[in-house]
Amino acid sequence: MWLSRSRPAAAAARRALALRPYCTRRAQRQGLLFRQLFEPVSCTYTYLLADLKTKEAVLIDPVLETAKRDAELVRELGLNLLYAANTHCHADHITGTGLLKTMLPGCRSVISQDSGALADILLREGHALEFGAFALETRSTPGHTDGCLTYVLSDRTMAFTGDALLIRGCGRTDFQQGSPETLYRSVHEKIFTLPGDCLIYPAHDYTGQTVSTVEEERTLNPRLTQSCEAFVQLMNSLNLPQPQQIDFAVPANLKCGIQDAAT
Ligand SMILES: N[C@@H](CCC(=O)N[C@@H](CCS)C(=O)NCC(=O)O)C(=O)O
Ligand SMILES: [Fe+2]
Repeated sequence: MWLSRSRPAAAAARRALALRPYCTRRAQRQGLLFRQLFEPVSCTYTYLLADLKTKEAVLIDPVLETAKRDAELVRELGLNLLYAANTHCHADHITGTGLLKTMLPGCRSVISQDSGALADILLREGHALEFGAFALETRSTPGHTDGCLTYVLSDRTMAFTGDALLIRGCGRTDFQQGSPETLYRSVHEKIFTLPGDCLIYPAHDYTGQTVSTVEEERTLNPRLTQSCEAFVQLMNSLNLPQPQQIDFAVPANLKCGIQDAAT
């Protein structure tokens, strides 16, 4: 749990907090508003990106419980939320995309076509979500689930990896069509081929870290620096408990968080 972290984890959290304003300032200089938001029960990160000039905005991986907070922030900042986008059909929490659509009319829900979920926009490899002068390009990174997408900012300075690549970890592969071989290929071919200084923003962190880089993960990730064979063996022997919300989160997320309507 994030709140009961060990001493090295606390030091890592302090380093990450020191880095965060830097990332935010760097983005601002390019005319991009960037916020990393946190939901503490499922330890999920939600990301808000917006073009400071046109005010067009995107939310990545909003959570039901914090959707109201996110909608208020969008309103306060005078933003026009075009998309509420999911990296995948989450197993551990209900997405906020359905509720955000009702709170911010005009906002459209987004997920990959391969997820099998309903949404206003179904993306595939090489598609782009445009907001003002910016765009998030999609890379298909299956393995944690069939439909996992990584969203890459078009200048390749930031990648939102969902659960495909976590900081010094990766998504589990023991449910929802998970496959360690597929995940290994996805990360090596679609994420580790990005520029080394590209910032990695995952959907979760359980140790207090907030951001990494491609180079750091390519060289330091304890799972993905191994051979594919060793990785498969490790992933197949994790024996993690099931996420507590899986039985109701997955059916709800297959409808993008809306229980009684089409999307
Ligand atoms: N304890 C949490 C679930 C934790 C978990 O299983 N996380 C997933 C990501 C969300 S689907 C995961 O892939 N973890 C990788 C790992 O190595 O821990 C809960 O009950 O919600
Ligand atoms: Fe997940």
